Amino acid sequence: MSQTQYDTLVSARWIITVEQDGEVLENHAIAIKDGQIAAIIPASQCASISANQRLELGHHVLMPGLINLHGHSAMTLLRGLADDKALMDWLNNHIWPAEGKHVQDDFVFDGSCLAMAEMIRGGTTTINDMYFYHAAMARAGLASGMRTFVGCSILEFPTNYASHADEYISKGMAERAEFLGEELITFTLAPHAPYTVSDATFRKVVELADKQDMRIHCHIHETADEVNNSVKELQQRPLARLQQLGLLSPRLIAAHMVHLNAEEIDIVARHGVSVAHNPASNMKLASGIAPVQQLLAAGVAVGIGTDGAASNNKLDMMAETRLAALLAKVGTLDPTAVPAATAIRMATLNGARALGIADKVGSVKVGKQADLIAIDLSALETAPAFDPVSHVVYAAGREQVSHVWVKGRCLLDARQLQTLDEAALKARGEDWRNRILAR
Ligand SMILES: CSC[C@H]1O[C@@H](n2cnc3c(O)ncnc32)[C@H](O)[C@@H]1O
Ligand SMILES: [Zn+2]
Repeated sequence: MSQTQYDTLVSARWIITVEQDGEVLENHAIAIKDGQIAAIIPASQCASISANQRLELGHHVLMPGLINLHGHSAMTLLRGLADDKALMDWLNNHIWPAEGKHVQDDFVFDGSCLAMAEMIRGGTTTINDMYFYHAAMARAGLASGMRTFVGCSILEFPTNYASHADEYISKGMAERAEFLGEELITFTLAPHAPYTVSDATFRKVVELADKQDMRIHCHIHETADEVNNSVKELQQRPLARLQQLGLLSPRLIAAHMVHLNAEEIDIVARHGVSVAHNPASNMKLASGIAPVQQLLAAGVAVGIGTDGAASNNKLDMMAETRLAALLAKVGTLDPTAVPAATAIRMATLNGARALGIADKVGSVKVGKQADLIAIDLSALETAPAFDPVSHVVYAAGREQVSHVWVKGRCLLDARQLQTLDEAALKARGEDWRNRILAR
């Protein structure tokens, strides 16, 4: 019988599988073939394994790639432009005017490539995005090799991209058609928020999502003002309105969900809605603390997102995962809330569940695609290493991410980007800084 020839064999000191909470395999290897995890093998049996490439990561954790469940990648080019503001002041008086002046196709491509480089260097393998000029975002996804969910933004008011809701939808769907054969590119429908989208448009979104089998990605209950204004103007909380409009279903990824009562948590769970938790953005805009522990207890798939670089200001999923674990404890005054293994599950498998790709990625399992990262724990800052699960969440930083693979393709090798040109990205960023300052 002929022996299997694997593409890559990566052995590591520890593998965090995320199959069982806190499961760690010591001194094992992952064999990758045709982009898939083909075998998980004890290191002691690796000598007889044939592989085109072998990598021995003696001080590292291998684990599933991080899934950024809510972002606006191109906003890297607006990073640090308006800090220390409340959401509506930030949007109305700073971000939307800046977007009106600058956002177009090349802004989105350059900003998204910059974001993807940052995310890859921080161990993120999948981004669930929403912005404008979706073909540019998808091209950035193809250039970087990241698994990319492109949200077709929908608003009622005009922007550079489109002038009314129907135009946002038709342009977005036309751009989606260009990328239908691309396995790593998936389009979603992204109505911006209950306060910027009408009932009629939400109904169209639900119908289209059902017809085309698409996810829906929307900012919901981000601030107390959003909820209070809706009650004042419509005598209804936004979530109740969205429920009436048919939006609540397993298709929906609700970003933020900071202000929820017990009844709403139950409704979210019963409808199979997923939640993208954005701890840094919620803290920086002083939006509040999302009831993550209660959502998880109700069975909701809560993943983790960075939001955009203009409200975070990092696209650092390791930092975000740490914050998710810490903020849950402060929010509930319970130190057992969101333990490290749960935080890792949120940043990986829960994100995959939300996106409908948990059969493909999100954990280390034979047959899944090889979306994997390696984190080097040999640094002084992570010595000694008793428990890699604890270290990944509480002690390690993104600078310790050494390798990243998406579908078996190496995007980061010993901290070197393999698909994107770091110097060129920095130069383009500097160009945009000059252009933005000049207007
Ligand atoms: C239509 S999606 C892009 C749109 O959303 C804006 N945005 C970025 N972050 C947030 C946030 O936290 N809440 C609401 N809207 C946000 C972004 O500037 C784009 O205009
Ligand atoms: Zn957002």
